[in-house]
Amino acid sequence: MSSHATPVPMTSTACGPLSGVAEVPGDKSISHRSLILGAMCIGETTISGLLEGDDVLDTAKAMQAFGAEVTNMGGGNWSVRGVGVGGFAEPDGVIDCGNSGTGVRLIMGSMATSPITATFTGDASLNGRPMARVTDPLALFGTQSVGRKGGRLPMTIVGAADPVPVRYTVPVPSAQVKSAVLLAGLNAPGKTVVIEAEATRDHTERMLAGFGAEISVEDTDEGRVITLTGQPELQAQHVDVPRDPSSAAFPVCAALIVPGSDVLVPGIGLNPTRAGLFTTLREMGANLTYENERTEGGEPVADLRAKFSPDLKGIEVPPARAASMIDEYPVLSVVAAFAQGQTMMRGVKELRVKESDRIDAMAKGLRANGIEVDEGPDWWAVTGRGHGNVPGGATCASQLDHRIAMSFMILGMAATSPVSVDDGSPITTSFPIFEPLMKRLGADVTRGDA
Ligand SMILES: O=C(O)C1=C[C@@H](OP(=O)(O)O)[C@@H](O)[C@H](O)C1
Ligand SMILES: C=C(OP(=O)(O)O)C(=O)O
Repeated sequence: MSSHATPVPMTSTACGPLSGVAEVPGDKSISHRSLILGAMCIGETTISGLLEGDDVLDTAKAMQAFGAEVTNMGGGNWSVRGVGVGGFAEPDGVIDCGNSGTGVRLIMGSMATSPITATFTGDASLNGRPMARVTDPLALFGTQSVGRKGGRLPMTIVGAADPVPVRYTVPVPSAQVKSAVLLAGLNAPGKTVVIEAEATRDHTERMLAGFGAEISVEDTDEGRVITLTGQPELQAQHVDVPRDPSSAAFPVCAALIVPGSDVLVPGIGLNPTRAGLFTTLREMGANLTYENERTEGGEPVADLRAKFSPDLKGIEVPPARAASMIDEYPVLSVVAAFAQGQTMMRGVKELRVKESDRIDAMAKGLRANGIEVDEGPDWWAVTGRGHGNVPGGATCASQLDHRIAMSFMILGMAATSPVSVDDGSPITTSFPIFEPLMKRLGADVTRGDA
């Protein structure tokens, strides 16, 4: 198991208005995919705006272990000299994906149809997460896997020497599973078909097309049917990674709940498969506007302006929207605490198998800070107390989960008493500049317990 850094307790205390420009880092999903697809091309892929968080850096190391040449050119610019589809070498050592579900699942897919063997591990959080959801469909290609009980890491994957293409209906709404199957399909002859009943983030499909693969997507009664022709020669590209809407969520939500705030978060991708939180916040009465709406690299992009929103109200979040805001429920539950009335979130059982059981982690921490939370296997509900009435005052367990740690830091910015987390170190997996960025806006975030 990979080691975990020394715990870093952090405390957030109510602050004056947040103001200024919050330039959040590059999109984590697109950063992982840029490195992996770059490694599967012949030639040099250049990447600008890569997220230099631990999750993505672990994927960069993994691509090197499989034979690609990955170079940090400085300033968020990276170069990947790929080995081509089917060109991965067998790694000498164990592949450590740290805290990253996306990293391990996509990399397993990308090597699963090459005649090589690799062993994967991660930190205590990742080693507790389910991998059968990926190894089951990979077995259809002819891939073998041996892991711990319950399909957990550490796990060894024996790539299929003579892969066959597959047709697979993804049983859970998961872009990681969909992507693992598509990446495995790259080195299988013929057409691999993946069907998803609910649309999940579509970066893999878009990027595969951008890298020159033959891929089509059709909306049918069964759902989205994605057809990929195997064994293409992927074309090395330049990828300009847009800023991450999942990171933008934190300064946006903080501005909505801290009185007097006015924060601009520029250049955020509003791909409909990612932007569900912003729609939800607007339905709750958030003063959140899109400025300078434009298209960049084929994706809708806008500058988000978030202002203190005195009249937030609880709503029922449509379950059909869950996939488009799956990583944003923890911070949404914090905003819901400052709204009037109940916010009901249904169709969210996937939250229980993230870096932590996110419903459990948030419910425990919110309750300790004076907020009523009800929950069931697939739903939870937060009863808001309105602005000025959220007690705070507790230390919450972040459970090796960056989104939990950051969400409680946002809670402390507007609660009556300071809010602490036992360990903020996981924040570096996705948003390494969270602390200085929030401080520059005016937040009072410090290292140590209250
Ligand atoms: O494909 C991706 O980049 C991701 C997919 C989602 O996970 P699931 O596929 O498990 O829903 C999301 O939670 C994760 O942060 C990133
Ligand atoms: C769920 C997340 O990431 P991953 O699954 O890649 O660990 C996340 O970033 O919120």
